[in-house]
Amino acid sequence: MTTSIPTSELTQTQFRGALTRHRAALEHLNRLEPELIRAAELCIQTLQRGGKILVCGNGGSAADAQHFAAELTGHFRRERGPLSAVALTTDSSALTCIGNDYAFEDVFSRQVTSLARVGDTVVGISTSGRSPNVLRALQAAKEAQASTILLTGSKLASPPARADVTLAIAADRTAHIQEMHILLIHVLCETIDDAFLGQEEADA
Ligand SMILES: O=C(CO)[C@@H](O)[C@H](O)[C@H](O)[C@H](O)COP(=O)(O)O
Ligand SMILES: [Zn+2]
Repeated sequence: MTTSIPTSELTQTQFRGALTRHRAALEHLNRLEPELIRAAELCIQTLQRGGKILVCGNGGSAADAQHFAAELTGHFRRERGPLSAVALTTDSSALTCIGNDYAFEDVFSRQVTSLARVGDTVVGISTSGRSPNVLRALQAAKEAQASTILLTGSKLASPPARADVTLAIAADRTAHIQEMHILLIHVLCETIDDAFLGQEEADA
């Protein structure tokens, strides 16, 4: 089978574009550092006190939610015991029951209300910052006295003030924001591992 897409176009345009974006994002991520540290502290406090992290998002962000939860219940880079985390995107029975019998806007919030306890942390991932099911999940978390973290982008002039910590990537295209979200998630995982295992002397 032949393709009409010239590979040089892919590598030149897409890869270079990604590198330029990532460099720009790096500048911006430096400014996000205080929020990132605060987000890591919330996750670490929750886990050290025996609480759990609940994560939700739609589409690619649902995959990110699962990815984050699996890094904690399974492992990230170094060997350690399992940490408590649940992706609210994976139980098709709960999602279809709540979506069908109540509303799609409630698919995460109802799970948060049933699972979240005081001191847990709920992480919502929404590149637009507008997905009602994610925003309702953060609201439900507040009602349960759980901490809240929102990973978003800069599509909204001011992201909804519904989270204790908002990590907003300075980009407006969903895919580009997602590329940075997974970087943030991996930095969070590394910081959480350091808290449980001690910091490594040099990066392996
Ligand atoms: O992965 C992508 C696009 O890159 C899509 O699946 C995307 O996640 C979906 O359109 C989501 O529904 C977008 O939701 P949100 O990020 O605005 O909350
Ligand atoms: Zn995507």
